Amino acid sequence: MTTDTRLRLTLLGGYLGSGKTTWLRHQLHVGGFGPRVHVVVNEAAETPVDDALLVGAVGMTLLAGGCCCCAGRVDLVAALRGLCDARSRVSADEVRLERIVLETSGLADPAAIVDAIQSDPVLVNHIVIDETIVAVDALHALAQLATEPLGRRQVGAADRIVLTKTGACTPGALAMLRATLATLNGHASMAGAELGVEVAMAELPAGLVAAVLPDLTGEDARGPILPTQVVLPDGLDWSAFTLWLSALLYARGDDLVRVKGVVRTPAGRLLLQTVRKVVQSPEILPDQGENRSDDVIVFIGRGYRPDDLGRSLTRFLSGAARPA
Ligand SMILES: Nc1nc2c(ncn2[C@@H]2O[C@H](COP(=O)(O)OP(=O)(O)OP(=O)(O)O)[C@@H](O)[C@H]2O)c(=O)[nH]1
Repeated sequence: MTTDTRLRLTLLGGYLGSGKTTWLRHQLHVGGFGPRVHVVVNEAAETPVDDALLVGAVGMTLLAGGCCCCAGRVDLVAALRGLCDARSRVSADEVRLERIVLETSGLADPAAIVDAIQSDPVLVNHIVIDETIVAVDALHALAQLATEPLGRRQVGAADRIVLTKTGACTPGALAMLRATLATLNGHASMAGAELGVEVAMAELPAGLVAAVLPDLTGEDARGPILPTQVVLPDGLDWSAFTLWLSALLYARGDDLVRVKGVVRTPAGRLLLQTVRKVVQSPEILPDQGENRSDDVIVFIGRGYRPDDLGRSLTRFLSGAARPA
């Protein structure tokens, strides 16, 4: 009997802001993937943030500026081939890499990534994808599934669904979401998590009715969801900026799916994050000296032109700077 010695790969997907990095960060902290793990993080935006949160992984490769299921596919294959090559140079009885965890961008279709790996003649001989985990945001998923075909494809690709933000959800809404996810993917296992820590979920009551999801097979007139970024001016007035952001989310929170970035303030480097209209309390990150990603905010959404947000902020700040 031969043993399969190929590298294992866990694919971690899920919609924008669904909690992939938070869950992975906790898993790495508790050693959930073992010691010989390498993390590959893909961010659709050119200015990455997730790598700052995942420092501490045994090794990490960052693929930023293109989603690996489409524009960034070639870079993904090259990065994975590089890891396989490095592993091949280490003999089987030495300490060598056992697992890759690939955190996809929130815009990725996991099935397309599986296809990219399995259709590559080198990777297919070196890597076995043993699980696709998909994070689902319990707070926003029903709204997403009602309007976003991508969200449904991600759920459909899962072997395991991790329901995040369960603490912020009522038991009734959570039960209905679980019943709805089961109609989209009957074979995936489901677990709950709060900030990465697994939480037990109650038995689903018998006869629970799933939400009725509209048909999304027609043309989507809203256009694609794309990342754009705004470079913050030197000496930014932090309160004026947060006021502008709150007004923007209030007015356009359904179009603006995700905002994230690191802002330098007198209090330190603040990680700023929003998912739809929910603004997370900023987290202070360690000071790492000059970082080219600081003071650049990534906005991911649709329904506006790339320059609109920067122009709106500039106008707002110049108005805020004038005495009333
Ligand atoms: N309350 C609560 N907040 C969470 C949980 N998981 C994630 N969050 C918050 O949700 C926001 C998005 O979390 P991330 O882990 O960055 O999500 P992501 O899927 O990696 O985001 P993208 O890579 O941008 O798609 C952050 O503000 C997190 O703090 C959770 O289980 N509970």
